[in-house]
Amino acid sequence: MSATDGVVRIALLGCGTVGSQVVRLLQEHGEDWAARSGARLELVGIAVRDVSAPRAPWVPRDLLTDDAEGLVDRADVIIELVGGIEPARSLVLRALRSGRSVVTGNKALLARHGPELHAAVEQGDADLYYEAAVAGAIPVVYGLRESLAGDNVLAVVGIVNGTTNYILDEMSTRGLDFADALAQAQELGYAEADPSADVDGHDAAAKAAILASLAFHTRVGIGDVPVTGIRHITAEDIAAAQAGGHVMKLLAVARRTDAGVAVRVHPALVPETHPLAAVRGAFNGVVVEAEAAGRLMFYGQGAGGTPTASAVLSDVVAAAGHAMRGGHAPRESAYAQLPLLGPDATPARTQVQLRLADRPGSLAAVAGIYGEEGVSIESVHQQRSDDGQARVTITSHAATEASLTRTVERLVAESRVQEIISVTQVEGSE
Ligand SMILES: NC(=O)C1=CN([C@@H]2O[C@H](COP(=O)(O)OP(=O)(O)OC[C@H]3O[C@@H](n4cnc5c(N)ncnc54)[C@H](O)[C@@H]3O)[C@@H](O)[C@H]2O)C=CC1
Ligand SMILES: N[C@@H](CC=O)C(=O)O
Ligand code: NA
Repeated sequence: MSATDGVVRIALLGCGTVGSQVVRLLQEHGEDWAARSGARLELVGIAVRDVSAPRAPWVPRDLLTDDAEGLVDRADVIIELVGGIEPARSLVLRALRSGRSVVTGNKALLARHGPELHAAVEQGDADLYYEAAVAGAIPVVYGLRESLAGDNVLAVVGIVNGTTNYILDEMSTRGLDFADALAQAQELGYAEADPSADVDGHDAAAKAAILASLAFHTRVGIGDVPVTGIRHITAEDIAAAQAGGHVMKLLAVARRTDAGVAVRVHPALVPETHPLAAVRGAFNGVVVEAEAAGRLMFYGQGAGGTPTASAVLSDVVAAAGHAMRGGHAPRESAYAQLPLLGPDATPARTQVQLRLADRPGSLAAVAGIYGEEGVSIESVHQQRSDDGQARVTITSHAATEASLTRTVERLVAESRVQEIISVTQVEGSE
């Protein structure tokens, strides 16, 4: 939608952690954003669920409305920060189909209904901006969608959920238990409205799907991303990782191989020397490997009201600029349509910790299982305990997920293996 009178009318849907900071930054710096976009930005309304609920003091109460649809219809650019699927989906579709550009931080919506949203973009000749949806303030959407449009991305490996990184970091550095660390992350505004989306990895999976779609010009939805969260990670797992020179991180991994694209989210051991090991607290870090550019690292605040509002406002400035001067954001690019790989073809590495009867032939039996499943072993560490058992840590080279799973199943069935203590993916040192 073009702005004929030099004014771009902005509607904000949702005024929570991020939305309230968007209001503040619009008020404090609106003149700068106007100079940069060439338009006067006018916030014409803020759709909320309850107009009488307490608000941050800077939120103008006279702009509050509970008529979100009516507000969409009288704006040029819609900022959607309600979250969740409905009514966000219907409101975003209404805006796009009527030619209004949308700025959203809603990764769940994008990862579940991306094709429908992109079709609405085409239908309404509108634009869809979503920098805030992945890694908060970090310009990784722009990086993949625009900066790397002239390169071929080979892999994207990242810490894209601030809440879980904060929890794992607090557990490992301050010895906090899981529940306390999660409560702090909620208090600090990092967690989703339902924090199980963070803890069980679904938020990271949505972001992984968005990143993979952009990186590989292939439609990837959240249903294509196998996910394991961090709920089962214990203080002992973290201590064992540290003892082995690793840091435990929840990673989103998207790789292109000769066969297609593999995308997944899971906790992983990252060597202490790897750049992602240094990503602490609620910070995010995304390593992108591209054919010509080589390795790039994006790092910064991936969650929290103000950092995320920065990403929203960069998109608002772009949308307003296009409304004033013409032009469009890039459209969906899914021309490559690479096959999505299942576990049979997905490459992975694991570290297995197990307790073994300390008698002749035990280790050979274990090594035999790895060999028979075609999984090559990178290293084996054995410690003898007082009870006559051996604690063995076996790190594999890359193999398919399916062969690694079969290896573990056979280890469980092997009588000389007393207990499988943990099975964790390994990233970054091969
Ligand atoms: N908090 C963060 O660090 C980040 C959040 N995001 C995304 O930004 C979006 C907003 O997140 P937050 O501000 O943290 O959530 P929030 O839960 O603090 O705010 C959402 C607001 O929308 C309101 N709302 C719910 N239904 C509504 C409706 N029908 N009409 C109007 N308002 C309604 C809620 O009452 C709440 O105030 C979500 O999609 C989230 O995934 C993205 C990046 C970072
Ligand atoms: N809940 C998310 C917020 C940002 O997307 C997170 O913790 O990263
Ligand atoms: Na971002």
